[in-house]
Amino acid sequence: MAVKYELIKQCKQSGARVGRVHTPHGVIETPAFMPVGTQATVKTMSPEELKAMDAHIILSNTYHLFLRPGHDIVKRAGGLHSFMNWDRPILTDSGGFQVFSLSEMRKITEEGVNFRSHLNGDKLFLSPEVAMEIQNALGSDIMMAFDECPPYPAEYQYVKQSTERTSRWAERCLKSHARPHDQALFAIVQGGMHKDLRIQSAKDLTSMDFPGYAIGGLSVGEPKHLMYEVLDYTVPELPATKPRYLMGVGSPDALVEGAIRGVDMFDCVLPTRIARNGTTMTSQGRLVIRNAKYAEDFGPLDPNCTCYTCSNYSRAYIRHLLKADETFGIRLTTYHNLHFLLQLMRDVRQAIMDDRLLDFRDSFFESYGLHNN
Ligand SMILES: COC(=O)c1ccc(CCNc2nc3cc4nc(N)[nH]c(=O)c4cc3[nH]2)cc1
Ligand SMILES: [Zn+2]
Repeated sequence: MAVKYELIKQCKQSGARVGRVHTPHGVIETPAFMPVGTQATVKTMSPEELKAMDAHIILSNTYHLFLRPGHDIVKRAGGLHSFMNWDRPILTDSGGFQVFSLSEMRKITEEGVNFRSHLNGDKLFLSPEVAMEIQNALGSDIMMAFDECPPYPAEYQYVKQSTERTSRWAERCLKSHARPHDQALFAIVQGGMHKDLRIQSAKDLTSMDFPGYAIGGLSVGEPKHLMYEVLDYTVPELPATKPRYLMGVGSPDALVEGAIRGVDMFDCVLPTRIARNGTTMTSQGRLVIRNAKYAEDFGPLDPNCTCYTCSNYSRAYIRHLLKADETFGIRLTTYHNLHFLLQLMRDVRQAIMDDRLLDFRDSFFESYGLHNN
């Protein structure tokens, strides 16, 4: 079997659990954060640096690699692992979400999605079958089913039609799955912010028996409390013996709240994207290093962090690099932000093992400057 979930410990005070996801390219300890490497690179990081911070898995994107350089080139390079020199697990998103967030002129039919490339305007087509062919060529360990992520807000009827089509598309993905022993196909639960549609979507998909389930359609602009509410009634509909992946999440607080609700895997561009404009996540909350007050601050970015950035460079130096538009500055903030979230997940796993996750949440939120919502 391409992916097997091993439950290590169920938290007594919440839905949280520590587990291991076994894949052909290694083990992922969960709850886990996946650094995002959209175009076959986690921006400015080398595979060696990602290993140094102990990232177990990274995410890449079907949509982007389909457009450029083309999945046939990646296939001829030996697949995504050899193309990008990453020998640990890779998860690829299926392209549904990216078509909607990036491309112009799109038309959705039962068959699939017609759209224009956001790069050169070429007329292109994605469908369950094409998305599976692309991910098969990329050779990712975990593939995502081709789905539609409804916008937020959206009419109930639209979400209902779209969610039912996503279930039909999931079945078409299963049918066109070429190498189920080498690659695991995860289904994506939709249903918007509607309990009945979420439960129906989960029932449709779990009846088809996938090796893992993602919760899609969230982190699309809804208030956080609404996302947590959807998780409260959706996660219990998913089998406890399989990984649960919350797509596009997220911020430190959302990772902790998601883990408490039983989510095992997360991904988000947040840490890498905000790093590029000099915003960092520290144990005392967000810190915008470009701020003039750090011009002569010769201490580390985060005094409680042991990462490469915080062990070797000062706030003053990193601020100087960013102000001087020196790429090394972005590398240092990116390294720290990724390490911060990976470390947060290590701390969450340890808190679950010690049966003190809710206390951990309270103290983390207090020091990070978040009020318990
Ligand atoms: C500075 O921070 C940022 O720029 C930034 C940008 C986007 C997000 C949100 C990302 N949210 C999100 N990604 C997603 C990816 C998804 N993929 C599929 N196939 N289906 C989904 O249903 C789906 C939902 C998502 N929601 C979060 C942060
Ligand atoms: Zn650091």
